[in-house]
Amino acid sequence: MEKMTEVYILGGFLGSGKTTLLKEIIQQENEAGRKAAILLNELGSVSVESAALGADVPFKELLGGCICCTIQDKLEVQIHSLLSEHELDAIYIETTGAAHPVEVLDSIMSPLFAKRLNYRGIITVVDLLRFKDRNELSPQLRQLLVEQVQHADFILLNKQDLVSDLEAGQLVYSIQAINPEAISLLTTQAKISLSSLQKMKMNQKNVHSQLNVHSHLHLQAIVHTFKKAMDQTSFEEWLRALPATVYRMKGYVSFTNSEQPYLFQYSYGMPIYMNELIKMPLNLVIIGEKLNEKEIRSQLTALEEK
Ligand SMILES: Nc1nc2c(ncn2[C@@H]2O[C@H](COP(=O)(O)OP(=O)(O)OP(=O)(O)O)[C@@H](O)[C@H]2O)c(=O)[nH]1
Repeated sequence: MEKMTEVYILGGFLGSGKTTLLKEIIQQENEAGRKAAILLNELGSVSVESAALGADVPFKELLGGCICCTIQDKLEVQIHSLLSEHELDAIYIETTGAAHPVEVLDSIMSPLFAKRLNYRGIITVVDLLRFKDRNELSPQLRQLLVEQVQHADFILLNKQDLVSDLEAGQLVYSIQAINPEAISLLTTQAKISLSSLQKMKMNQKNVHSQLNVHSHLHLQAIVHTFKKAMDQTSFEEWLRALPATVYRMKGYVSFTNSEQPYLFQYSYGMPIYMNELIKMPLNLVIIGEKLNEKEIRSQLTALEEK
């Protein structure tokens, strides 16, 4: 079996400490003998980012040559080439503050290689000082700050040195009120241990079992591989019954009434089929929230058995 590459999406406000965190992570990845790559998905400020990363730590050396500066629509291509050129343990994708995580996950998880990716979640870096003074921001920026916290699986409450202990306590409380499921950690200079990041999905499972909830609470990507063709009518009945928290699907599907497989896309309830001339692996990527993975898998398997 091919090696699975962990994928982390890294977000946070301008100047919150994302580059500082990346340096920290890459150093620890190197020390652990793991190979990691960074994708900077920053429009316009690519050179600034690279320069910042390279200021005291040589960026190229750190990354073993895997530097990719990209914009969002090229993400899929970049990941594909990274995966074909390197045996990677992890890919960290730094996003622009404004990029919606669903869009980012959607551009990462191509049905062609999604099976090789182990999507681990969203890390959000929060500048505590900025968060404390968030009422001074415009309503749009304040909303963005709150949304970044809401979508996170792991939150670094960074720049602890700039607030008092009492303020830090209050800010932890407010941030956890916005997102109680995420792991949140107070940091200075984005100092965290790699192992705490790697545990993030595991920890969430603990939360779920305590609450006795069998679905994930955050953005997920499920990859299902069909073994054979299905009945199209039954597949469409399944689509209609899906919860609204399935945001995107894409992949290759094959129906019993047609020789050719289809490239299938689904976005907010709208399915689109396109004829696919080449025989592709029948991988279907499902992106959504609060999905019951076990149930979805067994429904898809049942569709094939029909
Ligand atoms: N006082 C203080 N400064 C910090 C801390 N973490 C990062 N900084 C500083 O904050 C500034 C911004 O940090 P970066 O890591 O470049 O932040 P970023 O999110 O990558 O910034 P953009 O790429 O502009 O969005 C730098 O000058 C850092 O040295 C911290 O914990 N405390």
